[in-house]
Amino acid sequence: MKLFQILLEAAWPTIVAAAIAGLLNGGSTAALIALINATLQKTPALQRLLPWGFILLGTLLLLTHFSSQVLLVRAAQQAVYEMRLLLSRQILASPLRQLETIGHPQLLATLTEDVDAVSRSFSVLPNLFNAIAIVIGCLIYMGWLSPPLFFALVALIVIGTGSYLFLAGRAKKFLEQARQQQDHLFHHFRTLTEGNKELKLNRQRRLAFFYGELTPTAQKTRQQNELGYMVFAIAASWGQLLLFVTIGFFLFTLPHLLGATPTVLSGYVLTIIYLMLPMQQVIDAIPVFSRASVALKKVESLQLSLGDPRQDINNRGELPPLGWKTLSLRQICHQYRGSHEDEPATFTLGPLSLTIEAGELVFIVGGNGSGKSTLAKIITGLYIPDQGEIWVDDHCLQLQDYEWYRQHFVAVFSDFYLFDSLLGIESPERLALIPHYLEKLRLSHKVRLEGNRFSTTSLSQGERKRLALLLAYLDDRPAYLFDEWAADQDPMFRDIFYRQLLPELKAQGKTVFVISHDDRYFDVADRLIKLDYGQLVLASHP
Ligand SMILES: Nc1ncnc2c1ncn2[C@@H]1O[C@H](COP(=O)(O)OP(=O)(O)OP(=O)(O)O)[C@@H](O)[C@H]1O
Repeated sequence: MKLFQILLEAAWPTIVAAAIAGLLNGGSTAALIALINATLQKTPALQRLLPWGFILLGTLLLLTHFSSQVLLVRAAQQAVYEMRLLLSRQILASPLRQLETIGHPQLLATLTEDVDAVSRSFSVLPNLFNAIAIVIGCLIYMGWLSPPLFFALVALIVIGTGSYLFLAGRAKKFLEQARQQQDHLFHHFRTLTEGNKELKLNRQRRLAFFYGELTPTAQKTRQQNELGYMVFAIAASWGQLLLFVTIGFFLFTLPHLLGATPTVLSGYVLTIIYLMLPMQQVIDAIPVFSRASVALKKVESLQLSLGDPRQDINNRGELPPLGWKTLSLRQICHQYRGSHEDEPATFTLGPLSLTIEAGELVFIVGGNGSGKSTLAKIITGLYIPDQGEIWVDDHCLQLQDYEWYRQHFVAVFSDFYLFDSLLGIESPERLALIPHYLEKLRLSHKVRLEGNRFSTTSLSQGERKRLALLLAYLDDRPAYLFDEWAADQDPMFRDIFYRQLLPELKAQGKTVFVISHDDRYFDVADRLIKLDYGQLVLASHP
């Protein structure tokens, strides 16, 4: 539970302060019960002091309850905030391949469901803490009232807790299975939102998807959750039954066996009745904690690395200046496997070797599925090759160099994400170029800059790609990569891209990689790299 540890570490001073307030609260509650019991028993020596004691303890109880609640709410919110940022940081820092293997639905389920489950556990923490403090305070009071009765009570508590925890363990198994189903559910939600057009157009597919996939998964999730929470409910009822049995014992049986006085007896019954609410709060909190522990286990099973300094998104300050003259891939190999490491490779790129000079305009060509995009991800440092080395001039890239290396590139992949704002672009000189680029890319009649946002990104696919190209221009890196960028452009703009924009970038000294199927324009390239089934079959001038 390293994550839980990190969350607790982030909020520990507040939690300690809240625990102290909670303990004081528990103590004052127990003292108040003792005082009420003494008043009811009309203990003569204490009669004059009792009203003052009542006011004092009541005030202390209110103050400690309020402060422990406020402090724990703060701690809970702090922990949730830390978890959100930690997960986002981890996702930003994790290798692309790992994120691809985990998949969008699971990442989304974790960012929403799991964070929510943990956050709920932190928000019941205030009540739980208070309840535990009250239970401890009351137990101390009862121990002081009568040690033999106290031990009898402890025995009953041990039996009750043991049987409850046994049942809670069963319930947790169901919650784990339900959480497993939730990943599938998120997968279906993705189909629902991203495949909506196709589902609308095809009735059979829509019905098959809805009744054959979405409904059964939602049903399974419901059933497992229902079973889990039902077992918790059984356990809670069992806990309540034990509580009544305990009160019955103390009222009717134990006093005769152990010879308790009426003061002791009323003290016990009063305390046990008073304890029913905090006990209930403890019992109610356990399902919430079980769900949170399932969530934490799930987050940890993703194995997003925690605290690896090489993957820290903030380590930019240490980067040496960008630039290289020669880039060499030496005996590079990359394999895709199924979800398990021991499964055979479904695709192998390489081993291949390649040297590229800075300022070259390189076309990467080949049939569908030949490995062009995979090679592009290796060249840009998004994938770390399984075997082989990447040399930048006379330096062989090590794991810790990749962050620096990636900063050389700006890429527009075929599944690019279009940012609607100028994130990270602050230089006034570059910002001043935006109207010029909007004009150049024939977007000025559609898109304006409003503050640091584009007025719209609701554009045609070809226009969206032009806007992505504009952002790439503004990034102004030494190397550019375009993955089938021209595929969505009209013939005129396609021509402009190949005949004007690419040569311009080259003239600026940029190294440009272009994945292309447009063989009409292969003559523009300085070099053609052709792939076939993951193997390099040509690396020459066209
Ligand atoms: N994330 C992935 N996980 C598993 N296999 C993948 C993944 N991405 C690609 N592949 C497989 O690797 C092979 C090469 O894919 P890649 O996208 O590199 O080809 P490509 O040459 O760019 O194809 P296209 O011209 O169709 O875009 C394909 O057969 C594909 O099934």
